[in-house]
Amino acid sequence: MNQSAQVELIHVSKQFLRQTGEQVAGLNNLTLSIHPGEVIGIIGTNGAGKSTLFNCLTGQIPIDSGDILIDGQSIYSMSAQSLARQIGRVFQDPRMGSAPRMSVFENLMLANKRGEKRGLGRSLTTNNRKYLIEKLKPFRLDLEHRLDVPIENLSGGQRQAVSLVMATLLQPKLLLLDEHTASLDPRTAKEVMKMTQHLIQENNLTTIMITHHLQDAIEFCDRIVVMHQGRIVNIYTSEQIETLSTTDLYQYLVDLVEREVLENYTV
Ligand SMILES: Nc1ncnc2c1ncn2[C@@H]1O[C@H](COP(=O)(O)OP(=O)(O)OP(=O)(O)O)[C@@H](O)[C@H]1O
Repeated sequence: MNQSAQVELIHVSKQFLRQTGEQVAGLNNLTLSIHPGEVIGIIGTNGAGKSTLFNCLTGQIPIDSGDILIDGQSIYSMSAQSLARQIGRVFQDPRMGSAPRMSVFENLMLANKRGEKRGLGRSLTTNNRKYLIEKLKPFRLDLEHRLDVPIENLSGGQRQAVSLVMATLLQPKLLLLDEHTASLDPRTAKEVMKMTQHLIQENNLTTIMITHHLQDAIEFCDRIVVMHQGRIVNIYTSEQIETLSTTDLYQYLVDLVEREVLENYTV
């Protein structure tokens, strides 16, 4: 698979109909060009549209208007299988994205076969084991000795590490990280973040990372996109990030929420 895709969001809009009959903007005319190998951080207020963005990128939910291109090709002209091979995703919940009763090795081999029709049996070879042991070692989470353990017996950090390797094994064109360290303790989150950076650099992956850890956004991202009410309201460039503090970012988000509350008042 070719790595490092150019991703284009072109006037993407998605509305939802609440049970009350109210229309709510999941995404409101979103336009963004993401360059090959770029790491984009997405931060935003509650309900800003961050998850909707990921669900649209993976084709899980249809958009109302606009287009999404990966290397110039609309994702709507791709088969579900082809799109699945091009995008790796790691979720906030370590239980998502893997089969709990299957072993670490079996899960990894399943990920390695994404989009292929052949069964799992032929891929469970000694060479594959050796290859995966090398992939898992740098995490320093003792995973290389736990290849035959069912995923459900691993710690949250170990599961996220396996999910990361699963998501990047086929060298996808685009990696989506959906608050993937949010449920981990600070030490493990740091370890997983370090490994994330290693995998991104090793594979030169175009990456979009939703995060509430403002320090991670500053430390690991080339640009930080701020979302609010389905819109992109600010983009911090790498030059701006150099002098940006977590307090600046936090204050920007607080101001957005305060402005939203005050919008409901007239004087
Ligand atoms: N299936 C749905 N039906 C109705 N409304 C929805 C649906 N999915 C999302 N929304 C609405 O769309 C808006 C964007 O939601 P989304 O979950 O993408 O935000 P988010 O930025 O991921 O929020 P959070 O950080 O709070 O998880 C919100 O107003 C939400 O209530």
